[in-house]
Amino acid sequence: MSAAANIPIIDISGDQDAVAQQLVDAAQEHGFIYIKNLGRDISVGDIDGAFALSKKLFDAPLAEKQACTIQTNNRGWSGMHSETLDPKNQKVGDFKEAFNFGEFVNGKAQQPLPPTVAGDEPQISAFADSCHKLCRKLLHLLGIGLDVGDFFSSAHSTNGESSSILRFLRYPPPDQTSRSGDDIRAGAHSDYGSITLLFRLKGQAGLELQKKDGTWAPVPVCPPGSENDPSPPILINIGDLLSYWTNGLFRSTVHRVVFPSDNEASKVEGETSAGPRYSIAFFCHPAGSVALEPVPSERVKNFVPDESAPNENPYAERKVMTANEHLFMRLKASYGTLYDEKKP
Ligand SMILES: O=C(O)CCC(=O)C(=O)O
Ligand SMILES: [Fe+2]
Repeated sequence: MSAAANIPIIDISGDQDAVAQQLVDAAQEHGFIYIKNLGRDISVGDIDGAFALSKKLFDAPLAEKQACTIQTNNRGWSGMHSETLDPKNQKVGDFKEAFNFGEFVNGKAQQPLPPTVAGDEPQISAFADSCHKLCRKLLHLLGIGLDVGDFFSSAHSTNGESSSILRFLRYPPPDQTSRSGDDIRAGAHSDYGSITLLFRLKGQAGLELQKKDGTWAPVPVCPPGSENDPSPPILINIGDLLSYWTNGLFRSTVHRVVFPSDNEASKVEGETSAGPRYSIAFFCHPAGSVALEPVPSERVKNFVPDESAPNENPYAERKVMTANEHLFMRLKASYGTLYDEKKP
């Protein structure tokens, strides 16, 4: 059995003050949190439906996807090897394809959609809305836990203007697609937004997080205790912005998606990396002009970073900037040429 990351599973329907404390503790200790999924916040049917739409979209003719190629607004389709999440270490881009949906306005996408899924726009928009609502609930609870009231949640009260992204991801089957030793499904990175929701499918291995000591631990889809739930827990992770706002108290933990390995320590019982892998992420972003200054919380003020721990996140450097400036810096590093080409 593997040394899986010891992330707590939290039932957010419990006593709200207690839940808020548990969330803050997990955000500080792990930067990752499992939310017990009883279908209350997002129904199991809606999650299954989103995965079915993701498969439909990726199965669409290549020309339809290419016509929606990702733009500098971070919306659209990115093909194999086009995004490099760990540009300092990767020789080739990520072994995956992805489709980014920006915020919908009145149920309408503000970007081209492949005709194959155009009729599904209401369902995709509703799913993005449910994700945004759940993120705001979590942000509200994190604010309560830090004693800063509704600061985080209000910063995310956006109306079609934030950089929040609903992202469908498909990782091709490793043995049916040619690859070299340099390939990785998703390079090591921290997330660029405030908070990320991640939906995965039972049995599909690959996600790993970097522990404080610098070693990697697998993040099981169904951790012990969730086996009998109607759907795997929703995995939450803290992004760079919450780390800035809390002066490093909350960890924007580095993670990656790997191929099958021979290393027993990285295996999770009941999971395999053999087939294609699908995941769905929702990256929640605040209004772009929000400044990333530390919030006035006693717990943040009293936090002393562990200087002896390896600095696992190269972006954890604390500088005041706005949410949009930070996002642009990260996107430029991952899609270098796209952003260079568009320079005036
Ligand atoms: O596919 C996954 O499990 C993780 C994807 C991820 O970390 C990302 O897109 O930021
Ligand atoms: Fe990520």
